[in-house]
This record gives sequence, C-alpha cells and structure tokens, in this order.
Amino acid sequence: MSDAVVIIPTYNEIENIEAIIRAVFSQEKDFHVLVVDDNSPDKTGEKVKILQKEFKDQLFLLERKAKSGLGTAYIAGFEWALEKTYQFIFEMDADFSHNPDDLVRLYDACANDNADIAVGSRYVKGITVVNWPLSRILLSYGASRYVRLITRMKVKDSTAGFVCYKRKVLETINLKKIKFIGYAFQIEMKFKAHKKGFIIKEIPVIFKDRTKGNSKMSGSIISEAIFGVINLKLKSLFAK
Ligand SMILES: Nc1nc2c(ncn2[C@@H]2O[C@H](COP(=O)(O)OP(=O)(O)O[C@H]3O[C@H](CO)[C@@H](O)[C@H](O)[C@@H]3O)[C@@H](O)[C@H]2O)c(=O)[nH]1
Repeated sequence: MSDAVVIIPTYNEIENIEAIIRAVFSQEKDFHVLVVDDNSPDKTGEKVKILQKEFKDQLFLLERKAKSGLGTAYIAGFEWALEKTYQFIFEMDADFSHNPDDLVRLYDACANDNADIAVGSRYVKGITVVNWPLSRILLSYGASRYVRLITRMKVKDSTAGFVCYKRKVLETINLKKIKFIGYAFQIEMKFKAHKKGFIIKEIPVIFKDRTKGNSKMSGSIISEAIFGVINLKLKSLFAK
C-alpha cells in the first residue's frame, strides 16, 4: 500500500490520460492514482478502466455523472482518499502542465521537511511558465498578486493546481464548507489552510502549457475568483 495518492481530475483528456498515468507510475516512488472523471464525452473514463486491468490496486477511478467543476472533483477525491490510509494527497492536472517528475520534490517537502502543504509554484523565481500566451500569464500572475494583496497570505502562486497535502490538513479543513467550484477552489483551500496555521511551502516548478486537448478556463471561472477572494477575506474577518 502506497502512502501517497495523486488525484487527477479529468474532463475530455483522452489525448493525455494514458501518458500521464504511465508517467506517474514510472516514478521511483510508489504513488497511487485516482482519476475523477466527469463522464467525459471523449471516453477518458473508459480508457482509465482499460488501464486499471494493467495497474490493479494502484489505479482508481471515481466517475461522476456530468461536468461539475474542478473544485467539486477534488473534494470528491479528497473524501475518497480520507476513507483510505493515504498520508499524502496530491492534486495534479492531466495535461502535463505539471511535470510528474516533480511529484517527488513535493512529496519530500511534506514527508521529510516541515511542510504541511507543498505547492508546485510558478512564481517563486520570477515567472516559470512556458508556452502560455501573454494574456494568460498576466491573468494568472495578476490573480496571484491580487490574492496576496487582499488576503495578506504570503503564498505567491495561490491558484496553483499542483499540490501535496498532508492528510491532517484535509482532515482539519471542513471540506463540506468549501464553496468554490472553479479554479478559485485552489485559492480557497490555501487560504483556509493558512488560517488554520498550516505551513505552506512553495517548491519552484516549470509549468508548461498543454500541447494536447483544451483548457476548461471560462469567464465564469474568472469572475468566481475575483469576487470570491473578497468574499473569503470578509468572511474570515467576521469569523474572528
Ligand atoms: N472532473 C473534472 N475535471 C476538470 C473540470 N474542469 C477541469 N478539469 C480538469 O482539471 C485539470 C485542469 O484543467 P485545465 O482546464 O487544463 O486548467 P488550465 O486552464 O490549464 O489551468 C491551470 O491553471 C489554473 C489557474 O492557475 C489552475 O488553477 C489549474 O489547476 C491549472 O493548473 C485538467 O486535468 C482538466 O481535465 C471539471 O469540471 N471536472
């Protein structure tokens, strides 16, 4: 039994799913993988079922009926992982924008250093993003500056989706109360963990834009983040 599971949410990732799963299982450390698929029309889930025959007891699949957002996919995955004995629970995109070779560095920060959360960060050493259009870099970097300004949280890449959580973090945060369903979910999780006093460490990574499939970014995801951050901050002030 591995002590670490990598949760990969998927919606229409047929071009990436097999390669990313194989890349995780080719690491020296033994990771498990949980795919949370939202009934992808391109049959990503069916592909995972075929791979499960090869990776018995290592590869798991949670199927949801319809596309319901990145945040709720992760919450479903966290709840699944907490029912098992995993001590380290990861978030990672399916599209290779996060390099699976960095998984061990995030793991080490939590398992062998003092991090409660290790964030694969694009903004520790300047901006380490490859192949994103300038507009997307500005949006993401601008969002990270905006979050720091409003929340006063020191994390530089608050929207990062490449994360290792120690089990106790997910046990402590009330997952039922996580509100955001888009990428703002990433901000909310880090902010709640920060408020609980957990140590968040940023590990520099190079983020590469996907070469296969499409981003699910949308206008509603952006507006959820803009208004959501103010909402989070206000709620935390009144909770004092
Ligand atoms: N199950 C499920 N998965 C989803 C959904 N929406 C997106 N995903 C999956 O979530 C991962 C990230 O989605 P992308 O659409 O590829 O994200 P991106 O535009 O590249 O965004 C990146 O930047 C964001 C902002 O910094 C990050 O928050 C995000 O994690 C990611 O790194 C992919 O594996 C994608 O299939 C959904 O509604 N349901």
